Amino acid sequence: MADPTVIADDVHVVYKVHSGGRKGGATAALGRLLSRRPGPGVREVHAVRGVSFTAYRGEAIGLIGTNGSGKSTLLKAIAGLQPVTRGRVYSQGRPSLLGVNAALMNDLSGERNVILGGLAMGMSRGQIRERYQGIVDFSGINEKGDFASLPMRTYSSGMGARLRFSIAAAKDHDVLMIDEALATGDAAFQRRSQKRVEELRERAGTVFLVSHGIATVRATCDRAIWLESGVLRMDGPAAEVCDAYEAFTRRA
Ligand SMILES: Nc1ncnc2c1ncn2[C@@H]1O[C@H](COP(=O)(O)OP(=O)(O)OP(=O)(O)O)[C@@H](O)[C@H]1O
Repeated sequence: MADPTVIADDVHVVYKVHSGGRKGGATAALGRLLSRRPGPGVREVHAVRGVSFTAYRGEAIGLIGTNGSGKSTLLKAIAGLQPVTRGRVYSQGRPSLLGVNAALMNDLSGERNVILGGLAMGMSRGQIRERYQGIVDFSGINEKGDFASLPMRTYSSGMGARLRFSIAAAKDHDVLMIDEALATGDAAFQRRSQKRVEELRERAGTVFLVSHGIATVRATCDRAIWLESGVLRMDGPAAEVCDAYEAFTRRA
């Protein structure tokens, strides 16, 4: 029997955007609170609309769709970082959205950030010490000098993304979600990270990958979910879904 890791059941996410406007009086505000109607100047963006799917252990699922179609929002909802407005997300273990994005600090050195990121993912100091060199080597940040001892703000955006991916990939995750990270590295790093995603899959986790690079999804994922305007358009084998998506973007 296949082992489900994430179940999304009719998930909706609505963002409330405050765009200024008149504030109105306290009575009007109380009226809005009681009626649960958004006030003037509050706009709603319905970013994810009734998405349902079940992900299984061992799958690598690519999330594709045009800009603003709701991919990142759906990942954040699965990771529990974005409350769902309606519907439910059930998950086994704690899904990590590339683990450590929020925890890393630009003013600290790469070395300190590896420790911080490892702790944020629940690794012990001993485990971090053991894997430290592997993480730095994998990221390749030291290929052009001793960057691990420099603050992260001195890194190029590609170097920062590579280090984040390396920290996140150092741990085996029940559910690992990667947002665009594979697209940032150079060719050698992309090969290394594809291999690592394969390993993570073999160790029985589920990997979600958000990417604009359809080639990356074809190479790394066996299944793809295509979102358009927050609606699930297609869910199936990566090759089929990518073909349909590419035909759609050619027509658009
Ligand atoms: N914090 C936010 N507040 C309000 N609206 C938001 C917020 N984040 C995203 N949105 C809106 O939600 C919709 C979906 O955005 P999301 O970032 O999930 O799309 P995406 O498919 O990941 O886009 P991209 O491919 O450009 O990264 C868009 O209309 C966007 O403007």
